[in-house]
Amino acid sequence: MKAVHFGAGNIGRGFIGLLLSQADYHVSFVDVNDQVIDAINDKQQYNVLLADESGEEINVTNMSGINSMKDPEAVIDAIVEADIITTAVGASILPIIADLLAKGLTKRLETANAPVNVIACENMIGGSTLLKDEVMKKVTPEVANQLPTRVGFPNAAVDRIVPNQSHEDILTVSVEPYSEWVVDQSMMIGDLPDIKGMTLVPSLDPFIERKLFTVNTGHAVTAYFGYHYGYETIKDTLEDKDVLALVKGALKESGQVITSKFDFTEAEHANYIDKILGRFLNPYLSDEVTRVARGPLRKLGENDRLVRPARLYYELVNEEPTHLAKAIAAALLYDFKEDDEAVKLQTMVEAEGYEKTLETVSNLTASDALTTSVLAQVEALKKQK
Ligand SMILES: NC(=O)C1=CN([C@@H]2O[C@H](COP(=O)(O)OP(=O)(O)OC[C@H]3O[C@@H](n4cnc5c(N)ncnc54)[C@H](O)[C@@H]3O)[C@@H](O)[C@H]2O)C=CC1
Ligand SMILES: O=P(O)(O)OC[C@H]1O[C@](O)(CO)[C@@H](O)[C@@H]1O
Repeated sequence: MKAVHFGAGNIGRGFIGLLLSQADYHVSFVDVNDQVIDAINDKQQYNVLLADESGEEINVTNMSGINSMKDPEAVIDAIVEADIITTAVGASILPIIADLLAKGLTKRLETANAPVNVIACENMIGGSTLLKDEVMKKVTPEVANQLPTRVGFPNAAVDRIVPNQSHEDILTVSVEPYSEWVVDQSMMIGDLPDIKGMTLVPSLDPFIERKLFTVNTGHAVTAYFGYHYGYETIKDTLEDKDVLALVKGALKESGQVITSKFDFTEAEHANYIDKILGRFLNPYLSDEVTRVARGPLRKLGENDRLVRPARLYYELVNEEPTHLAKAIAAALLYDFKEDDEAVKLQTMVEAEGYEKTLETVSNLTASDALTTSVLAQVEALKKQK
């Protein structure tokens, strides 16, 4: 069996590529990073290290790499032959890879090859649907008609913390032992894949929202407060009792949204939160706040991990989400110079002020209660560095 996986980065090598290879797929990693692709083709193996007391090393084999900038035809051919296609490139890159996917899937329709599923494994709601929409924009009307009968784009949630890596071998990747890959079975086409570690569910909404608005909300809140208060790592930040209380407060707010919307009980959700805080504090992982805070424009988006739960809190709980508002304020203040989105954000703030920036980035108007709450928190945070 053959898999094509876009993005040979941390999640690509440390999670999705690992599971595909363990399920006996030959994995063709597609990436634009020359060094990584060359190393994959030179060594044809790498190690995944579990960040726990066992320090277990898992050797991954049966793979190759394609640089999509240098050899787009090879990517197209691999798509024609694939039994499954996955991505872990980052939400903002999906429209870019849609181009080659459109070409590969168009060529595939000329063959009698079986239906194939394309699964975007990104931190967002509806990642595969977004990818499908981008592919549809790039194919002819005839292909657009046929595509849904031969290609599935099931949405997915992926959960495994894989921090920035620093190993002698650039392919080695340290990962937390925990992992969860949940895929919407109702959106799949053809034979169901048998991949250990991939869970098929009839409806993804409860899983993706619970994950995004707990793991990712909690992580982002920790990262923006950590940066504001001068910490370097997630673990150091959470060892500050005052920040831990803020993070717990934000997770309580997003948790009330989750338990109001879905069938998780409060006790079950409280247990889920505790486990996640334990994962953030894993002593065997060193995770920089600037990695987790990366891309503040995306993370301040109206449907992303901070603004969406805060807005839903007003709607469902009818109170002010003070902790989430404070976290949004900390995100607005995020000014890490090596993060392009942080630089753009601060340029916007300087040119237009916080209120207009919130409108542009988060679609929040001056009359929204959340805007008033966030602006007050910005002023409060500026006074306490
Ligand atoms: N690292 C983590 O703990 C987790 C990450 N995710 C999600 O997984 C996705 C990837 O994240 P990471 O692996 O951490 O990032 P990463 O930066 O380590 O990997 C992304 C890879 O995509 C490659 N890439 C960029 N443009 C490309 C293109 N046009 N074509 C092919 N490859 C391209 C990059 O060169 C890089 O190797 C993101 O959406 C992230 O939100 C989800 C859960 C956990
Ligand atoms: O990859 P993103 O969306 O920038 O966010 C990073 C976050 O996602 C995770 O990768 C967990 O899903 C975390 O490690 C981190 O909180």
